[in-house]
Amino acid sequence: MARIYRDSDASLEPLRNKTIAVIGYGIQGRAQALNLRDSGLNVILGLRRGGKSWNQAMEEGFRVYEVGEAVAKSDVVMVLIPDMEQPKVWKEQIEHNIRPGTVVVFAHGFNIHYGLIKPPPNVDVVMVAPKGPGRAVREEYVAGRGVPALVAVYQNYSGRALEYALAIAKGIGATRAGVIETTFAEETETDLIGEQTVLVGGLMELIKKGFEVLVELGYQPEVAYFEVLNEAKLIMDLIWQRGIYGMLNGVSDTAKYGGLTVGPKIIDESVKQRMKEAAARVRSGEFAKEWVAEYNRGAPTLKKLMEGIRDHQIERVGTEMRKLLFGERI
Ligand SMILES: NC(=O)C1=CN([C@@H]2O[C@H](COP(=O)(O)OP(=O)(O)OC[C@H]3O[C@@H](n4cnc5c(N)ncnc54)[C@H](O)[C@@H]3O)[C@@H](O)[C@H]2O)C=CC1
Ligand SMILES: CC(=O)[C@](C)(O)C(=O)O
Ligand SMILES: [Mg+2]
Ligand SMILES: [Mg+2]
Repeated sequence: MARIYRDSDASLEPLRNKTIAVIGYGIQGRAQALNLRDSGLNVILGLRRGGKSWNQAMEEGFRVYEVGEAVAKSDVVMVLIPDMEQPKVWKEQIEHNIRPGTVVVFAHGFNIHYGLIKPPPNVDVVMVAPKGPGRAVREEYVAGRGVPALVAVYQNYSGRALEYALAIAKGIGATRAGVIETTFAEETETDLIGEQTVLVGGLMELIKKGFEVLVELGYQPEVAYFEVLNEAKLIMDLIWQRGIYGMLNGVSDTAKYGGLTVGPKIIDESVKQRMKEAAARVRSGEFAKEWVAEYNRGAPTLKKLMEGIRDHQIERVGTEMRKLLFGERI
């Protein structure tokens, strides 16, 4: 069993008299900057002057600098901009401003693992990777809880790299939930495989296709929405809280029997084969090459696929239903 680091295994001391520059104020950047500041740490931001995030960060009380200036002023640099933007920003604004002994922190190992960023030898390079979306990282922290995270050390110039990584993990609230030490390779590959085959890709397709089947059979789209999307969240909550067996004990015997006998016919062994094919593309670097090429072309395929989801009936029905159910709350 992997060792789980908890609050008592980590200390904020290594960060107490340090300046932490969070580069990027997006999904992870904003959540982590707010949490670190609420943990009593000295946080500045490195952003693009005049960008949307610049004003928001100012309004939320942070000292905001252009990326290079923030890096030059800091002891810890947290690279929380989109993966595909990192190599360019690293080359143009981070690499020549970074001071010897700086602790460089990534939230995903993509660019280090695939060799797209090569850090200088005189810095620590670590990872603190939340296992959850930025919104949850902030909401759980505010609620006094945390989102679990993975930590890894790629380069240990100071001899204290793991201490710094655990301190950052504590500062964002992750040690309240639990932190496991891994490697950049393991985090990168499991994160990509997981988000493609289960978390984002797999789940999205299952819900979309389940909705389409019910609507094509003539049922009301709103009923289909309740069944496959609204209730999916509630079932996932049960799995999250009690595990799969616990979830089964939280649903009717009818659902247990139907689910246990039909489920394996819907998601059969052939799915595992296709998951392994996707995993092979991640592990060989083929997916990374494809994604870098796509991004450098302006991400036309991504834009087209996003439009397809935006225009899907489940989104039209869902938007109306969420307004009815939750108002403008979410
Ligand atoms: N989205 C998530 O919940 C998770 C993300 N991660 C990792 O966290 C890192 C950050 O990802 P996200 O927060 O999703 O990114 P994001 O897409 O939300 O980042 C957008 C922000 O980055 C900044 N930015 C973008 N391009 C820039 C540039 N060229 N120069 C300066 N600033 C720029 C802007 O402030 C913008 O608001 C990535 O490595 C990602 O893989 C890890 C775990 C979960
Ligand atoms: C939220 C998260 O963990 C993901 C799916 O890996 C990501 O946003 O890259
Ligand atoms: Mg992830
Ligand atoms: Mg990811």
